[in-house]
Amino acid sequence: MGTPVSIANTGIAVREGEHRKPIHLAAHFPGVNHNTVWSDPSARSQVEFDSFVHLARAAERGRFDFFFLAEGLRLREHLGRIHDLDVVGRPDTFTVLAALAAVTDRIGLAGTINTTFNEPFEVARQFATLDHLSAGRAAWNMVTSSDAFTGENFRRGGFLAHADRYRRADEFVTVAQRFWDGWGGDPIVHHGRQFDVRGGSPLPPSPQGHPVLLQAGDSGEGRDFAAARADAIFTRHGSLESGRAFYADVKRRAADRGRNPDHLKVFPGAAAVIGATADEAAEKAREIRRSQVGPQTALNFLEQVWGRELQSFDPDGPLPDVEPVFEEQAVKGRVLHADPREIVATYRARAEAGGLSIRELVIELNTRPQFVGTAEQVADEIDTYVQADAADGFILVPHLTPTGLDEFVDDVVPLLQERGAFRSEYTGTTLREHLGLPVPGADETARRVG
Ligand SMILES: Cc1cc2nc3c(=O)[nH]c(=O)nc-3n(C[C@H](O)[C@H](O)[C@H](O)COP(=O)(O)O)c2cc1C
Repeated sequence: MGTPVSIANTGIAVREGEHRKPIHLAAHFPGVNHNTVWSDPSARSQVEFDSFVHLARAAERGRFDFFFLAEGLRLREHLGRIHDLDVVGRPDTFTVLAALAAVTDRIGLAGTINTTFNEPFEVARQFATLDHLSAGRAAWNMVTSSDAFTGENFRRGGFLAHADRYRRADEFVTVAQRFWDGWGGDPIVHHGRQFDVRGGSPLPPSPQGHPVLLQAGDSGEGRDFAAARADAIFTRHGSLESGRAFYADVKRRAADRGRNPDHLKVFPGAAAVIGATADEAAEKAREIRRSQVGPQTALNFLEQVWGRELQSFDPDGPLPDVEPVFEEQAVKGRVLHADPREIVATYRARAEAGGLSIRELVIELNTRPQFVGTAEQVADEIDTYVQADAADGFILVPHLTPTGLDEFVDDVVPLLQERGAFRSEYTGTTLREHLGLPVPGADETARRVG
C-alpha cells in the first residue's frame, strides 16, 4: 500500500506488520440534523422500520462492529422556530434496537441514552434485556445531554450544572452496574447524592455481562468519565492531527487509572464520499456540503452562536455586523463550549481571510471529517488514520437515509478486507468479541449462568 498523501513526509509513525491494529467500523443512523440531505430523490423516512433495517443490514453485510443511534428527545428549536431540517424526531431507541435484533444476526446494536434525566434501574434493565434478546450485541452510549430544553420533557425537569451532570453520570453507571451484577445476590443498596436505592435485580447476567459502554462528551470531565467507565468513545476529533491528540489524551487518562488503554476504543465520527475518480468525488463532496447548508440553515446556525435573530441578513452576504448575546437558555439542542464573543471573533477572521459569505462560512464550519476520493483512496486513508493512532475505527455518518452506506460497504469494505485490515467474517458472536473487549465479571457470570 502506498503512503497516502495526508501522511507523507509528516514524520508521523504508522503502525506496520505485527503492530497493525484491526479497524473497527460502525454505522450511524442519520436523519436529525443538517448533515442529512433530504433533497436527494432517494432520501426516505427516518422513522419507518424499513429504513432502520436497510442501514443495519448494509452495515452487517459489511461486517461492521455496530449500528448506532444518537439521542435527541425534542426537535431542536431556536427563537421559537423548529430547525428547518429537523423534519421529524427520533423514535424510541430501545424499541428500534429490539426490533433490529430480530432481523440481524451479528452486528452490535448501540443506543444513546442520557444519564441526566433517566433512572439507573430502568436503563440497566432495558440494556440487559436488549443484551439478552440480541444474544450479546447491546451497547450503551452514555451522554449527559446538553441542556435544560431536553429536561423540560421530564418530571425532574430543568438543568444540571455541567460538573453535576458528570457526577450524576458516574453515580448512574455505578448503580446500573450493581443491577447488572446483582442477580441472586444480596439486596442492592446504594445511598448516594443522586440516587438512593434499595432494590434487587430481576434478570440474570446477560451474555456480555455489561453492555459495551460508549461515551460522548468532550470536556475534561467527559474524558475522565470515559477513561474511568467506558469501553469506547464517540468523538468529533476526526482529523489526523486532532484525532492523534485526542487519542493520546484519552488513552493516557485510561492508563493513569490502571486500565489497559487498548480496552478504551476511540471512534471519531466521519463521512466518506466515493467517486470513480478523485475529481468526481471532490465535486460530489462539494455538492453534498451545499445541500447540507441551505440559506436558512446557514442563518439558523449563526443565530445559535449570536444568540439573537439574524433573519434580516443576507445568507450570501457578509457576516452580521451586530454583537452576540450570551444566553445559555437560548441554546436549544446545541452545545456551545466557548464564549460566543470569542467564537464570533474567529468566524469573522475566517470569513475575512477567505472572503466568505455567511453560507460559505457555515459550509466550511460544517465539515465533518470526510474521506473523499476513489474507493481505493478512502480505504487507504481510513487504514492510515487507524495505524497512525488517530482512531481505532470510525462511526460512519452517511448523508442519505437510509442508503448512504451502500457504496461504502460495496466498494470500500472489500478493499480493506483484501488488505487484511478489516474482518472478512465475524469471528465472534458478541459485540465485546468484535471489539476485542473483556467481559466484566466473566467468572462470576459463568458461575451463575452455568
Ligand atoms: C460526538 C458526540 C456525540 C454526542 N451525541 C449526543 C447525543 O446523541 N445526544 C445527546 O443528548 N448528547 C450528545 N452529545 C452531547 C453530550 O451529551 C454532552 O452533553 C455534551 O457534549 C456536553 O458535554 P461535554 O462538555 O463533556 O462535551 C454528544 C457529544 C459528542 C461529543
